[in-house]
Parts: sequence; C-alpha cells; structure tokens
Amino acid sequence: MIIKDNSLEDIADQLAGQDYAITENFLTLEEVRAIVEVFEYHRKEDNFKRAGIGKQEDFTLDKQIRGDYIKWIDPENAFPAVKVFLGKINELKDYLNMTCYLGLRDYETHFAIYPPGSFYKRHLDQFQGDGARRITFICYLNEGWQPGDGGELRMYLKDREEDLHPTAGKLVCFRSEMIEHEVLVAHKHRYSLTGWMLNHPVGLGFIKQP
Ligand SMILES: O=C(O)CCC(=O)C(=O)O
Ligand SMILES: [Fe+2]
Repeated sequence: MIIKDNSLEDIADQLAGQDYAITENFLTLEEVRAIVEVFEYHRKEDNFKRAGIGKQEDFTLDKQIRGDYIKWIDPENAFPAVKVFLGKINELKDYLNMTCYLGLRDYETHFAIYPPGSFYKRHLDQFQGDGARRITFICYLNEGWQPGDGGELRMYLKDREEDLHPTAGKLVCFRSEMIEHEVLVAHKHRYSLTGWMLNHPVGLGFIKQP
C-alpha cells in the first residue's frame, strides 16, 4: 500500500458522487521534484513532440485547439521517480475496480508541457467511436504556481464551471466520457502527467505517440 487508504476511499467517493475527484498532495514535494528532473532531462534530449487531437493528426488544425508538447511513457522503462507515480496510479485503478466496478484493465500516461501562451480548448477525452478511456487523471507538477500564472483546468459541470490551479502534487480524476474541460492559457511553463484508465489492455499503445 503506497497511498494512504483514506485518500483512495476519498477519490472513489468523490468520483461516485460528482464524476470527478480532487486530491491535494497525491505526490509529495520530493516526488514532484524528482519527476520534474525527468522532465528536464527529456526536454534537453528533445524528446517532446507537439500533441495532436485525434488518431489522424492534422497539425494545422491542432494548433488552434491545443498547444502542448507531450511524451508518452513506457512504464517498463520509466525512470524510478516516474515509476513511483505509476505505482500509485495502478493502486488507484485496482481500488476503483474493487469499489466502483469500472472494468478498468490498464492505463496509458504521458508527460505534458504547456509553454507560455498555449492552451487546450474545451473537449471530451474520448476519440469518436472509441469508449476505451474511462477515467482521466492529471497530476500537476508546478511548484510555486500563483493565481495569474494561468493554465487553470476548467471543468464544465452540469450547473457550473470549476477552475483548478495546476499546483504541485495535486491529482484530478474524472469520468472521461462525462466531463468536458479545457486548459486556459498558461503564462508560464506548465508541467503535468496526464493519463487515462482504459477498459482494455494498452498493449503497445504508448507508441501511438504523434
Ligand atoms: O492538463 C490538464 O489540465 C488537462 C489536459 C487535457 O485535457 C488532456 O490532455 O486531454
Ligand atoms: Fe482532456
């Protein structure tokens, strides 16, 4: 057990009650800093690629919709700091299966960087005709993030909108087919780990990298 038991229960309760869950300190500051070092390493190696919006990427169109750079994570070969995060996500997946009967079989994850001026317009996290993504999870890695730095996650709920600051260690999860959301313009580099719990094994899904 790597996650405190009550936070697992809390996430499951929040998801059941409102289709989304917010967890502060899902990662400790030490864990966040170790993952940020991995980001810096991959940035130096130029491993990040412009993200697309569907299976057939059309980058001209994509630019008006999202401006982030991503790198898919191969769990087998991930750095130890990243494996700590993946271990927690795996534990969460197993817990949600036990308690919410979501039929989650696997998950896929990527690093994401939003450079200043970038955003991701309002969308749902499922490709058309593909219901594989059941739960979206996003963990933010931005130490010292201030109101005014932008990059909020805006969730469109039934009766209101909810804006969340992408502060270090916070995990947001939501039902991928239920909650439309967007990333507001970031004014500073914004780092996160984003992924999806799937209803089938990922196989070699991580090489889908655009
Ligand atoms: O980083 C975020 O807050 C959301 C990212 C997102 O919506 C996505 O990658 O699909
Ligand atoms: Fe999304």
